[in-house]
Amino acid sequence: MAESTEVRNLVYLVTGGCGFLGEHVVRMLLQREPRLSELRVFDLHLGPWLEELKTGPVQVTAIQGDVTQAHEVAAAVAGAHVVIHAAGLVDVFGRASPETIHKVNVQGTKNVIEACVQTGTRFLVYTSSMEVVGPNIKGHPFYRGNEDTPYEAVHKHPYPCSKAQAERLVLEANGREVRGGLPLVTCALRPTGIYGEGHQIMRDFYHQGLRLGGRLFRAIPASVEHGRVYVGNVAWMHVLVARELEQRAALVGGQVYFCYDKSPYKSYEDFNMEFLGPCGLRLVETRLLAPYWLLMLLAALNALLQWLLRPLLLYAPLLNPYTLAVANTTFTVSTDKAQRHFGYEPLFSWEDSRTRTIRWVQAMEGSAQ
Ligand SMILES: NC(=O)C1=CN([C@@H]2O[C@H](COP(=O)(O)OP(=O)(O)OC[C@H]3O[C@@H](n4cnc5c(N)ncnc54)[C@H](O)[C@@H]3O)[C@@H](O)[C@H]2O)C=CC1
Ligand SMILES: C[C@@H](CO)CCC[C@@H](C)[C@H]1CC[C@H]2[C@@H]3[C@H](O)CC4=CC(=O)CC[C@]4(C)[C@H]3CC[C@]12C
Repeated sequence: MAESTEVRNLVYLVTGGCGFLGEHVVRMLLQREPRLSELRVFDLHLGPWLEELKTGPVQVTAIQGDVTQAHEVAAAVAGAHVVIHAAGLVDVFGRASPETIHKVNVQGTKNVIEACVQTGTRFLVYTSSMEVVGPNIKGHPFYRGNEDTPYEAVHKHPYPCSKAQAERLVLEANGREVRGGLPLVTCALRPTGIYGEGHQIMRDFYHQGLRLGGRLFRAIPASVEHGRVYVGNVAWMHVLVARELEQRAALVGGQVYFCYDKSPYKSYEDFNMEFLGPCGLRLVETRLLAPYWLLMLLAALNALLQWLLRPLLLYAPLLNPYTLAVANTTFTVSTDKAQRHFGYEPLFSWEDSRTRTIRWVQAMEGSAQ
């Protein structure tokens, strides 16, 4: 951690600052960015927890706003030194329409870029996703790949399509002249599946397990590896790269970085059991009971039901053809690019990340313990 005697003169804006990742970024900035004077937290829905942050040495400004509204974004960005753009519509379950996903993720990102250009903000960090690369719809494995690994990225689903488009916009904006004549410096971070305190899908699996009498049923072969990264380390990577964008603009500007740490390579379900197991759930092997073709059939049935029921209600289960394909295709990263470019080392060990996540699950209401 840098010296606490440093002058506090920097203004940061975090869009999506009340989301799962955003909250960790906000808290991490307050803990680990000693030059911070004001932290603007911009979100469609503000969290009540923001209030408790307003008593420290940093001015925390909560801004209820919508990234699709250019004027709201411009007002929030004006005067900020750094923008961390984490707001996004994370939907692979068919809850939102493709148009809405595009509007929030692509138009929202355009608005952030234009606001930086118009107001003279020079540093922009974009929270992208592994999904801009894959897994692709052909089911090709991406095994311990890095940022330079060739891979046929084929996007059909609205979410990865939107993240890929937004990421491209951010990278293309690197070097654009902002108000005042200096160049914009941008980069994109690509987390794999994030886990940790506040992870909604982990919460869903936990409650599903409780409803099923403490059991979850294996649907994905244990041999399929799915990349995961602890939310605290993803937040730390954002804070670090934001700090280094000015000093290392030539190296970091226009670059993409996978988010990684020491979390083990496992299947999606086996990884979840690292936390859900100690909280009283067990994973029941069902390969003979539920062969892959049956899961595909169930996933297709869910998609059909979603479509049929749409006029009446929103039916959006976790299992659909897209989520099944993602969970069933190996996608893991092995890279040190962030370490080489801006000195990133995970702040939280695997043991620490695991313990924190287990404690959070245990603290949930209705624990199976
Ligand atoms: N959860 C994951 O495993 C991964 C997430 N990501 C990316 O990380 C970012 C954060 O994701 P999460 O924290 O998981 O999602 P989240 O849904 O918890 O957080 C997103 C936040 O953005 C806000 N938001 C949504 N629409 C908005 C709008 N129109 N205007 C202003 N704010 C808006 C939401 O209110 C929410 O607080 C997203 O950009 C997502 O694409 C990337 C890789 C993996
Ligand atoms: C087949 C089911 C039986 O248990 C399991 C279904 C699990 C899925 C809901 C998840 C499997 C992989 C997840 C995605 C992955 O981690 C990559 C992601 C990156 C993002 O940017 C957003 C979230 C997500 C798409 C994530 C969503 C949930 C899964 C599909």
